[in-house]
Amino acid sequence: MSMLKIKGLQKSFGGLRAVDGLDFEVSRGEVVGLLGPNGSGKTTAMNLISGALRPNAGEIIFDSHRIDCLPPHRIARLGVARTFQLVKVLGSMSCSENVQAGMAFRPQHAFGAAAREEALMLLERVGLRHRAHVAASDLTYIDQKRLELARALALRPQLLLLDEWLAGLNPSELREGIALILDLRAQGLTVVLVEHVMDAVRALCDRCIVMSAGIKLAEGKTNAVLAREDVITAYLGVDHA
Ligand SMILES: Nc1ncnc2c1ncn2[C@@H]1O[C@H](COP(=O)(O)OP(=O)(O)OP(=O)(O)O)[C@@H](O)[C@H]1O
Repeated sequence: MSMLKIKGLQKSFGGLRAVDGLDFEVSRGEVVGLLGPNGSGKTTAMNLISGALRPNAGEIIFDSHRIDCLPPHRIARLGVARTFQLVKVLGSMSCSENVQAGMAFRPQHAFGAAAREEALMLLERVGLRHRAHVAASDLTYIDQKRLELARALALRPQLLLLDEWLAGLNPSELREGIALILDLRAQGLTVVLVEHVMDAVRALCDRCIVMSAGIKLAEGKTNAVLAREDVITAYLGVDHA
């Protein structure tokens, strides 16, 4: 039984079809990579799933709810959390407050000491406990990404959407980041991740969907998909040989 079903999804910006009839499904507990060259429509697809954008056509069904017509906060409340390609933290608030803000979007709010305690636990999980009282704007970019993940987890999501969460990490941070996502996977979280770091895709994703110019070019087991000639050509161009 699929947790997420996407059928005939379409989104245009003026004359440009950024997502053009996309279909795919994600089962509970899977980690699925959404891949493709720059401009192929991956972030637009993530924005459609999280409700930041409304599709022109198609359906998105999450856990048997039709969500393509819902605003982002209602989708969040159903259990869909996300991080952003360009990090969006609440700069003047502390790390702890940022994480507590995430709790406000779940059905069971936490308040006061319980919320602060839970925030510390989540910050610990992403390696930021020691920075709990620092303003988010004072963090490095990478630490802001960690904070965004802690805020997303504060929602206690069933489905986590990660938009290039591992981009820009150095090799040891990348190893830690992959281990963190593997840990989430081991706990049964369902994840869709947009990622250009192929070592991470191979380490994390059971399956991949590859987009090109808004359409689904390929779908299947990660190693098989990444070995396909048409996928390599889409990434590297026709002269790659
Ligand atoms: N708000 C917008 N208004 C106009 N065009 C947009 C908008 N958002 C995205 N696009 C265009 O839609 C296409 C798909 O963009 P999108 O960001 O979804 O691609 P992507 O696969 O995520 O790329 P990248 O890997 O570079 O992040 C691109 O041509 C982009 O310029």
